[in-house]
Amino acid sequence: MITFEGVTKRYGDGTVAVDNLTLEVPTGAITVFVGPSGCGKTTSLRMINRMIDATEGRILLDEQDIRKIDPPTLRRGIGYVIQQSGLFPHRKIVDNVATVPYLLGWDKKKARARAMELLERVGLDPKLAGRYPFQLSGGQQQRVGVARALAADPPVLLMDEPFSAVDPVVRMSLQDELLRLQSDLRKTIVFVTHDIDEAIKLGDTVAVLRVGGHLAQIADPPTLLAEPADDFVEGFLGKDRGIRRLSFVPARGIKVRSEPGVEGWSVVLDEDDRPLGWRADGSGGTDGAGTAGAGAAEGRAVSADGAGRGDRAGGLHPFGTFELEKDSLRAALDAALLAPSGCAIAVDGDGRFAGVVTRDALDDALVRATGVGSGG
Ligand SMILES: Nc1ncnc2c1ncn2[C@@H]1O[C@H](COP(=O)(O)OP(=O)(O)OP(=O)(O)O)[C@@H](O)[C@H]1O
Repeated sequence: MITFEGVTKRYGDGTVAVDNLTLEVPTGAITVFVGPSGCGKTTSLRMINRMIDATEGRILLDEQDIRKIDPPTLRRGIGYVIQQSGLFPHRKIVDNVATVPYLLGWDKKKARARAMELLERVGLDPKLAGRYPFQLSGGQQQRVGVARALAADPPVLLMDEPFSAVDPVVRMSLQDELLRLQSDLRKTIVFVTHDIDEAIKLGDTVAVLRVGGHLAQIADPPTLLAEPADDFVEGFLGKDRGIRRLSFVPARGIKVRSEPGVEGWSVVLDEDDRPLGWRADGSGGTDGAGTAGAGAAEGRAVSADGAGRGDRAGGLHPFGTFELEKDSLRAALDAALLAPSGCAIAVDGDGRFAGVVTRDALDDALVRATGVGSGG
């Protein structure tokens, strides 16, 4: 646990970058500092590894005042990842990743073996190990930066806008990778970003800062979306709070009907019970795919995300599915909105038909999730 107790940072020119910050960063979870430019995010982060020292207040790492730990010792237990990766340009990738193990005096073979293991762990082809940073894409460099920070297995990881310099698609995959890694590693991570969507996606806890270095609100993402503390936080969260909140409500428990159809529409399944699409009742069906349990489909292309392209010519309409045990209510709503029947198709972990969610069932689930009209 990292604790900020009334921490203030005043720079030499009088700028108050952080003002009386008090908060807790729980062990083994991701805490995100988010806020507009100049609100003191980076200053707050760098005070944790003493790249910057606080003017007032205390920061405790597992109940020990960090001012009592000399900076090199402190930093040995704290990985640090920055924007643009900060790799050494004249060192090969493997040696960049092995930087800290080398500093700690590991023998070269062991340090390199650790580096290779980490490259694989962050999703990089080990063949890249012999290259120099300029021979890698921006996204690959960021992965190397993460691998380097993890090399000595520090319990704490500080990440300062690590994914800001890459395009949105790469950024999303880096975020997913971080979450995957974290579900394994359970590090104490402090992550700085100015992007509220990134904060909400990654944070177990999100601290919203405002200019002047004030803490505006600290909460888990669903609470933040449901109950922003003030107009500033509400404005910073942006639009569609209600819909975004549904991402945190599990679809599990929603009422499903086991018949593969609703009035006027049938779900067409392949022989393994995987949905192929919706067909309007009475529209025939010329493609050989049967409805509900009739089997005998020749197997139609269905995209990896479960959203079929549909085939109106063959009588099949586009559809969306959601995974009953894993997806959110937002995914269920999305599946319903994509379907011509207005109903969502639920599938199990193997993509097999698990039921149909009618609009009424969806409505009930939404009422339960939001509390509106639930009668208390
Ligand atoms: N060395 C310094 N001397 C004086 N003022 C500084 C110094 N470093 C930062 N500041 C000021 O402190 C405030 C907070 O800066 P900081 O970099 O912590 O903000 P930030 O939220 O990380 O911003 P950004 O998102 O733009 O990186 C800003 O007003 C900044 O100009």
